[in-house]
This record gives sequence, structure tokens and C-alpha cells, in this order.
Amino acid sequence: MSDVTLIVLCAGNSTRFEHKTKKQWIRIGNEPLWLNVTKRLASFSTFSKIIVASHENELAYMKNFTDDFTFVKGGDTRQKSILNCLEEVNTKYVMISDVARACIPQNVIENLLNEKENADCIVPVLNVTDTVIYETNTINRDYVKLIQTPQLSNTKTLKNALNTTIEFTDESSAIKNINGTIKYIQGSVESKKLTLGNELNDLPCLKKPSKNFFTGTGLDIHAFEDNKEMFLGGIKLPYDFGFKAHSDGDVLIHSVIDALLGAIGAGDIGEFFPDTDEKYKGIDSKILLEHIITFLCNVGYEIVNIDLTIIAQKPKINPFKNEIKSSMAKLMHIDKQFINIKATTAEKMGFIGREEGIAVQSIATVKYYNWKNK
Ligand SMILES: Nc1ccn([C@@H]2O[C@H](COP(=O)(O)OP(=O)(O)OP(=O)(O)O)[C@@H](O)[C@H]2O)c(=O)n1
Ligand SMILES: C[C@](O)(CO)[C@H](O)COP(=O)(O)O
Repeated sequence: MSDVTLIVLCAGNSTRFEHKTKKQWIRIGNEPLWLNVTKRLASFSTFSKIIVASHENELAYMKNFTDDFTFVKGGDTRQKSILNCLEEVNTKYVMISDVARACIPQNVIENLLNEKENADCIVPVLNVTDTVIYETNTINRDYVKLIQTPQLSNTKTLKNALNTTIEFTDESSAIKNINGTIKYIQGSVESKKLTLGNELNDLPCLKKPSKNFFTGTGLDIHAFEDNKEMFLGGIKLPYDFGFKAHSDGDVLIHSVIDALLGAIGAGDIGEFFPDTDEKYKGIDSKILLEHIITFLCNVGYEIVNIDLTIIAQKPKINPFKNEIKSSMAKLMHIDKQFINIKATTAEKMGFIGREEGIAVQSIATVKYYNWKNK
């Protein structure tokens, strides 16, 4: 049984990455980077447990990808994410890596593990071969080290070291602060950290995303309610009746949200915005759609097209089709040509035919964000 737990930190915001997709979600073939990196590290040795720190908005979604790892909600900073994960660690040693270091070679992992008993924290480093200027002074570069991850720490010492309000940028700095022992080993240029978007091509182990397309369907039905404003596709229609709902009742937007969530394998609208939550009472559905579009882009997708069928005995849809298309295109950040709207009556049959409410059926197609072409 291994006495080492592996933690892979994947809970960051990717603010410096500046792509529509967060770095942990760019696709390598069909795998998000976080899964690719974690599987790769897992294949290099045997770990007692593998913990993935996930951003709170992505925790539930990550769990759809595998049952092999333990997922833990990250914190606001790298250090807070580590602290959350450490609560799940029961082994003597813990190896912590950044998802951003995607191409770490096997020998670095093996060398770290071989040294585990020789200090409180084992750290891969690179020496500096360029001239180094600190503020305005040239300093002796022999004293400069570039610190990499993964770092292998004694769990108890690391927990003590992080029991502080000081924020450290890596584990070795925290352990040094409590006078723990550090052993530096040779790092690797292949372990380069992906921080800025234009560094993607510096990581040659990353395969381009697959060209697969994914589809999802959505269906939403709402009953009419008198004396309520009617919203459909993000526009207000000139009627004195609207839709009965916990939100503003925009049945078209709700149907599209479900189609998008279906296409990316993320469940349904109720999992994101429960209708038992007072926060969503009367909410403008445009806000819900914007949230889903941001999520879809963050986790690695682009919308290809949307096709909708509105099934309504009343009101007449044709006069509003064009305005609805423009509104939906704007909300989804896609060209209007990629949205199609069809309308049909129910031939006076059933609840729609009796003019009690309407239904909207939709189908969405998405593809992976092609970071390789940017
Ligand atoms: N609250 C945080 C912040 C960072 N990280 C992780 O810590 C590592 C190093 O962070 P960095 O490369 O800076 O990633 P981001 O924080 O996502 O990037 P940025 O600072 O540009 O937002 C990454 O693997 C990141 O996912 C984390 O788990 N939790
Ligand atoms: C931990 C680290 O990768 C060591 O070099 C680095 O400190 C992380 O820094 P970031 O600012 O969180 O990217």
C-alpha cells in the first residue's frame, strides 16, 4: 500500500490564460486537461488516493468524467485549495502538483518519491542560466532557483506549515517558514507551467482537441398565467398573459439551456438553478442563459447551432421570429444564421390545442474550443 497521496490542483480561475476556455478544460483529444494530467501522473506510480481540487462551479461536472478520483472543492487561492484537499489526506506523504504543469516527465516523479524520507519537502528546481536583475541590481544567478511542482511533503509538517494566515505560493516556502527541511532535486524544462494563453505551444505533450460534434435536446412546457408579462427568447411579447413559473417563465430560453447542457453532458437546468431556491424567484431567464454560456465556454466548448420548434396554439409566433433570433444570437454570442426557429400549432389537440400553455423543443450542437488554432 502506498504511503503517498497525490493532489492535483485544478481549481484556479485561469485569469492570466485569457482564452474563452479555462486552461484545466482545454481538450487534449477528448479529455479535458485536468483529466489528462491526473491520469498521466497516476500512471507514473501507485498512490494511496488521488485528489482533484475543483472550482466550486465545476465540481459536480468533473464528477461526470470518472469515479477513479476524489473531488474536493477548491478555495479562493492555491493555498486554500491545498488546505481543503489536505483534510482528505491520511498518508504520511503528499505529492501536490499544478494542473498547469501538464507535461511533467516520469523521472521527476520517480526522483521525488525516491527522496521522500530525506527532507520535509522535496522540490524540483531549475537553475538559471540567464543574467538576473533584482530591481536594478544584477545578482548572483547561482543563488537563484526556479521552483516547480509537484512537490512531495511530509503531510503532518505541511499541515502545520499551512496553519497560518500567510499566503505562500508553494509548499516549500511554507515549510521553510517553520524551519522545516527542504531538499532540491533537478526539475525539468518539460514541467513548464502553462500560465499565459500564448504558452500553449511550449507544451509539446498536448495533443490537439478532437473534431467531434455533440448534440443535446431540450424540452420545456409552461402553462399560461393571466396578467403577467410574456417573455419568449429574451424579448417581451405584447400580450396581457405570460407563463406560470418560478422564474420569468421564458420557456424558450429554458428549453435552449437544457439542450446546451445535454450537449456538454452537464445535466439539466434544475441542477444549476433549483426552482426551490428563492434566489431564482422571478429571475430574468437571460441571466440564467448568460451563466450557462459562460460555463459552456469555460469548460471547453463552442456552440455550432441551435434549432427550435415552438409548439403553440396561441400566441402567433411568426411576427416575432426574427426579433427572437436576434435576441438569442446576442445572448449566445453566435451569428444569427446559426439559430433556426420553427413554430407549429397542436392542431387544437391536447393542452396546447386548448390554449392552456406552450412547449418549446430544441436541439443544440457544440464542438470543442480549438485552442490549437488560436
Ligand atoms: N484557488 C486556486 C487557485 C489556483 N489553483 C491551482 O493552482 C495551480 C497554479 O495556479 P495558476 O497556474 O496560477 O492557475 P490559475 O490560478 O488558474 O491562473 P491565474 O492566476 O492566471 O488565474 C493551478 O493548477 C490552479 O488550477 C487552485 O487549485 N485553486
Ligand atoms: C507553485 C508554483 O507552480 C511553483 O513555481 C507557482 O508558485 C505557482 O504560482 P501561481 O502564481 O499560482 O501560478
